[in-house]
Amino acid sequence: MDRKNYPIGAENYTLLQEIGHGSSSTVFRATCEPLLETVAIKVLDFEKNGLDHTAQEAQTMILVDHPNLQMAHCSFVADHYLWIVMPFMAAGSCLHIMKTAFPQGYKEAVIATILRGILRGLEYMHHHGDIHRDVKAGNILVDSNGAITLSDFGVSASLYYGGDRHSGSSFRGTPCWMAPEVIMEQNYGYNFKADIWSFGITALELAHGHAPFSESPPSAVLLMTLQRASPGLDQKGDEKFSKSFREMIAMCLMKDPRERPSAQRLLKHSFFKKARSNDYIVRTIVKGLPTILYQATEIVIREEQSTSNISAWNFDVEDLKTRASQLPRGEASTSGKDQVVVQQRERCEGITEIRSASEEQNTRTYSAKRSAH
Ligand SMILES: Nc1ncnc2c1ncn2[C@@H]1O[C@H](COP(=O)(O)OP(=O)(O)OP(=O)(O)O)[C@@H](O)[C@H]1O
Repeated sequence: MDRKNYPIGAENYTLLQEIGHGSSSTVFRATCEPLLETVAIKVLDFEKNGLDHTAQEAQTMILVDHPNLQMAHCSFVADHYLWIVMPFMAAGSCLHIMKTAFPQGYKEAVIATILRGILRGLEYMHHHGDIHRDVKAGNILVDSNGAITLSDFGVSASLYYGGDRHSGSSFRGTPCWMAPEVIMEQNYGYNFKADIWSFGITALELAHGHAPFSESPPSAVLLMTLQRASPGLDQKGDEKFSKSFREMIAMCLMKDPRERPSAQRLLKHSFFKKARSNDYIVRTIVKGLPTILYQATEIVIREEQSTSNISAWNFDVEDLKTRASQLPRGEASTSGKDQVVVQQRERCEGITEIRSASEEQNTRTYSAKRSAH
């Protein structure tokens, strides 16, 4: 891969436009002046995110070397901020593109092409002992050549750091995409198979235009993930999708993580034979996007945020877990239980956070398992 020398220091970059922001950062389109090149710069606030956590995200991005993982050119400190300089992914995230141009979801060959890229990236991460922990359409980026990358390693768990990226004893994720064992914090299963669950939910998100339960508040989503049968391609209109797509999703969404395939095994599934080239992605989804995609999608995102007020979990996780642990495993809920669930007021959309005292223990268990191999 071409590794040019990108200059260190804010004075070498001109910030042009805000193109995205998450719970921990703001991302800008920018020009690298000495190289006359357009780049994306993620600016993270140390005070908000913690120095170690912030630096580790940058280090992971600089270390990764896979075409389907978002790499960083360089990173440096400016004032109280860490700047991570990355290749600019001109078409934005799959979520942005979907909201702008494909609100009902993508067609199957597009989904197969996107997902094969992401699965290759996950196979690389898992092989190197990393769990991504936040796989979703909003973290899949597309460039003007149709290249697909998985981004945002802000919450990944890495064995480069002894398996514990988050000494603050917290883990983050987004409820609709969270695996049952992550919600329940079952030590035996909180490993790379959690990414396979999120991958299956992402497949449904790309097919329907939204993740399952996305209209429900976060605590309801978590309970429904635990209580109900796994979601699948069984909605009205899903007849257009193939049997192999349906099967592939069902394999990812096995409640017991031990029954889910590894990324390596899943890549051999017949569904991925439908995947096409980067050019196909350019022809079908990149070409024809509004040139002001970012402005348009910014408006969509801002509108969602103004109606959802979702900066953090605002319910009792321990209470939720207690209630969930009293439920029979794998049993679908009754409508009565569902009514109780939907009475809660929290919203699902957006980035949320669980603080958990046992996360450290979980990542250590994972680390011990890996080193035993
Ligand atoms: N390299 C890039 N090129 C173009 N757009 C990007 C790039 N990196 C990020 N973005 C945009 O910025 C948004 C936020 O980026 P990212 O998810 O990395 O931030 P975050 O603060 O870690 O978010 P989260 O709240 O999920 O933790 C993305 O959804 C995407 O739209």
